Amino acid sequence: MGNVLEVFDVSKSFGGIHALEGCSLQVEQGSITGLIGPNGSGKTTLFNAITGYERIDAGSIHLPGEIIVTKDRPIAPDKVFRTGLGRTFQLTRIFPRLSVIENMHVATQRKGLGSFFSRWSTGQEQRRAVELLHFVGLDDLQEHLAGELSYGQRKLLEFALILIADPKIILLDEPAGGVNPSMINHIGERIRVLNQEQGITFLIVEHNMEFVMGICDKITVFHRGTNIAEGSPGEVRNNPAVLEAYLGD
Ligand SMILES: Nc1ncnc2c1ncn2[C@@H]1O[C@H](COP(=O)(O)OP(=O)(O)OP(=O)(O)O)[C@@H](O)[C@H]1O
Repeated sequence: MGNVLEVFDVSKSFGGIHALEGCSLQVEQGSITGLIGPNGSGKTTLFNAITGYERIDAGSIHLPGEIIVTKDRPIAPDKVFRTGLGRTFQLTRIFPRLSVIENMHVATQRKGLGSFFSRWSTGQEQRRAVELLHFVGLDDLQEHLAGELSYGQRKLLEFALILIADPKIILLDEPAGGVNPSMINHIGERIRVLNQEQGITFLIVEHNMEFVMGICDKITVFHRGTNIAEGSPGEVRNNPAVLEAYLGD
């Protein structure tokens, strides 16, 4: 299958800091692709560039729908979202003072399906929201305030929130970070189901090696703003340049 997302020679600096320096990445349709690298290697900056939160200084990003993003042709996050690319953040972005189901309502409204100030405009939307909460395992907590959820449960809620938009590609920023082991297994299993049953493509940034090696088909390794290795989990694990990057940092 072809690639649904491609990054060619992308650079991005913040003042004198070269966060990305000529990095490239390919994400094959239907894959679960991992993006790993030591702290500060540029992974989140690349996520921000792909999703329109940061402008790039050089190179190009090829999004679904034949959209090509360059320095002179930036893209706004909502436009990226409309190409079918959903994203979670390292620190979750939910509304803590709203209930779980109210958060789902807001996300439905964002997708342009209903109005935030109205009640659910159709029973079908509400059923879908409940169905997604059931899928991630939060249906019993619908009326709880999102701010009262555990960290792992917040990640599951954020997962349900992006699923409302029926994304074709999901970028996950540290889905296992700060989450207890049984919740990590649950999150991993949900990712697999979405990948296998709905063909959703995943790009995952993650420091938990056991998780990333266990779930990904292919892994790209970043070091100091560029890709230094890629391959299957086995290939990457045994690559001396990868070991050196981690040990050196
Ligand atoms: N908005 C910003 N302003 C200044 N420097 C930044 C900014 N965002 C990132 N950086 C710097 O760019 C470099 C890459 O950071 P980035 O967060 O992309 O790395 P990372 O691989 O995601 O790290 P981690 O694994 O720790 O999350 C770092 O040196 C970081 O301090």
